[in-house]
Amino acid sequence: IQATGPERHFTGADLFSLEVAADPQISPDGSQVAYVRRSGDIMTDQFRSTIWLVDTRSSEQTPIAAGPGGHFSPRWSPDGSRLAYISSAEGGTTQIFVRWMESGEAVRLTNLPYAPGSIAWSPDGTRIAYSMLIPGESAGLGSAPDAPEGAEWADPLDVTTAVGYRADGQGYLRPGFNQIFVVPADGGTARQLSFGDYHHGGPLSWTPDGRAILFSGDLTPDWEMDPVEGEIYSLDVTTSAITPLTDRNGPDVNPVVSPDGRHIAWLGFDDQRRGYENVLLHVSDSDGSNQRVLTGALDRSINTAIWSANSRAVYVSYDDHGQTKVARVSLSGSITTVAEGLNGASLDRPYSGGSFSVARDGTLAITSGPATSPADIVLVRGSNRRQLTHLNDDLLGHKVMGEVRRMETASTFDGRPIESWLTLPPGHVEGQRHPLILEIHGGPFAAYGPHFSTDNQLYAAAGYAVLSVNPRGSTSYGTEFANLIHHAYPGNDYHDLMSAVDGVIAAGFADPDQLFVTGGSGGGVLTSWIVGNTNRFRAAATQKPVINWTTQALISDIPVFVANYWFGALPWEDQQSYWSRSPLSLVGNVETPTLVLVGGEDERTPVSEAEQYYMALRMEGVPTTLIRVPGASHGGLAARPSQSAAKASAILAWFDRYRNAPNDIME
Ligand SMILES: CSCC[C@H](NC(C)=O)C(=O)N[C@@H](C)C(=O)N[C@@H](CO)C(=O)O
Repeated sequence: IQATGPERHFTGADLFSLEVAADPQISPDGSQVAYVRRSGDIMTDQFRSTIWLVDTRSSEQTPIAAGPGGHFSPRWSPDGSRLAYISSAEGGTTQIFVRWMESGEAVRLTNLPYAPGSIAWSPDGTRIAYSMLIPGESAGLGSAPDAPEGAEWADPLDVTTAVGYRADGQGYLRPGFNQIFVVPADGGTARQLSFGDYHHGGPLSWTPDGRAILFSGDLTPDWEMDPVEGEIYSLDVTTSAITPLTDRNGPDVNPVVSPDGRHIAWLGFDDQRRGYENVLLHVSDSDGSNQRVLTGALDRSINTAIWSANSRAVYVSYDDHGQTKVARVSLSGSITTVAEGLNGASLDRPYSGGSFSVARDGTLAITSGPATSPADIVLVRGSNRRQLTHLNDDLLGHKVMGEVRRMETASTFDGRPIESWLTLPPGHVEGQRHPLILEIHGGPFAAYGPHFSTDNQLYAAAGYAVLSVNPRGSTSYGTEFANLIHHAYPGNDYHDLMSAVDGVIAAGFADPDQLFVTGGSGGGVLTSWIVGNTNRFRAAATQKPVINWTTQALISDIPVFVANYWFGALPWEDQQSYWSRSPLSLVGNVETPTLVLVGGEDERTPVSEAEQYYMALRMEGVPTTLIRVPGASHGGLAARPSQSAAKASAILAWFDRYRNAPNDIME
């Protein structure tokens, strides 16, 4: 059929035209913002990262690194005359580049064998510190016979003794440790500063005299079995001597030295082996003494900390009711919100997030945008906000997007307010009821909010209303609300989700006979849990779920964390809890047609979780289909635009099959 006009609704093909702004770095004088622009590319089926500069007065944009390859992590030199970044512009391994802003000349600074990260300028602008993984030896055991000359034999045995031998997005890890290096900022030889069989983690922060670099890590022999632990260390740039600055039981990470060198700020908490803790902003004197918490009264988790130029306050970002905000925290602990409405770079689902930076005069560059468009760069000066980029106006300005409305319902379990956001089909008319998709977030300690989501917009364009709920356990509502699911997940969150659905039905938006449910990861757990508890949904799609906590605790890339923090016992010590909280325990109840979908390279909730559920549903005679997304990790399930669009299309095709089925088929 010939199209008779432009397509006004959001389509899967539109994913290739989306762009999103990330990692905004405002220059020290506030005149320019360097940022990462991620753009869909239909020929490579990827989101490509380039670096652009936007003038804060004229909004004029200049490309900094936009040619072949990927370009990211722009970082201003302290005087703003140069910009360092990481790039694969010359092919092969990513390298550190520096651009001299006045001349516009950019040079490759390094010739590294492995990818650098966590780049940090020394305060005098003469050196750049970075971290890099240095491969170690595989644990050997026995040997193969000697191969004859010219023979082509199989790869040698892969022998490991590591606990963390796999990681989502990386697969099976090669042995090695993250080390810290320094390279002259005008070219020269890089020098390794840290050594030993421990990870020395970024971000890195120099002391103002350039003599030491602060980093975090766990340099104790037990580090592998304690995935949460971390301390702040000071590394002497001349002697490589390491001095610990913190020593409590709990993570101490992200150290930042104040510009005057008198204080250190960092993030962390006392480890109580609970599923969730607020990450708190700490400060101490420069030698680690006089440690104190500055955000204890906020009851929110701190994501990022950046010192003000006068060293009197720390700018932090935190999530509150699904929204990401920036606050200025003074050394006396007073907290003033200075920016709201940040948006992150995740495109497929409406997770809260976002990033920011601060100029010398306190001007902020943030990533922000409405729920109907991906994040742009916004400048915030006091109460003035100015949008500097409009990356998607060319595409979305010509589309009718699904409107997003905030909802709130009391949970039938205990009356607690449960917040959610409803995406309505474009062209919604007041009083009209729609088929409803309940779309559940993962984590489970994470939060949805009024943020752009390609999944939700594609479902809405197909005529569904989509409900994004923050049930108990969600972050951004404080420690008590999050820990309502401590050692009890899944559980009463079920009632919160069903209450939110009933709230939308009561408000007249949803057709009670046309309910559908989906969700990814922790949201896949709850999707499978829901169909094990009720037949109210016509069809379900469980994405990258955990189905059996015993196998999850042994096969995923977070085994010790799952066992110690989400259960408090090993699977064979408390099989009753592991089994009764596994959706597999309820599979005998399931009658809802349930699609099962997983990334083929998922190491977080491994493919075998989805496969167990698919086979169990088949054995029970429940209508099901298994979809594997080739090459996709857990975090990268929607990384390729074609797969993201095809995934939403498959879920819609599954739901449409049962949406249009006569009622007697459903009974
Ligand atoms: C120490 S890792 C804690 C688990 C981790 N949590 C978050 C917030 O990412 C995680 O990966 N959980 C997965 C089981 C999960 O539900 N992931 C979510 C959120 O990232 C997803 O949608 O993929």
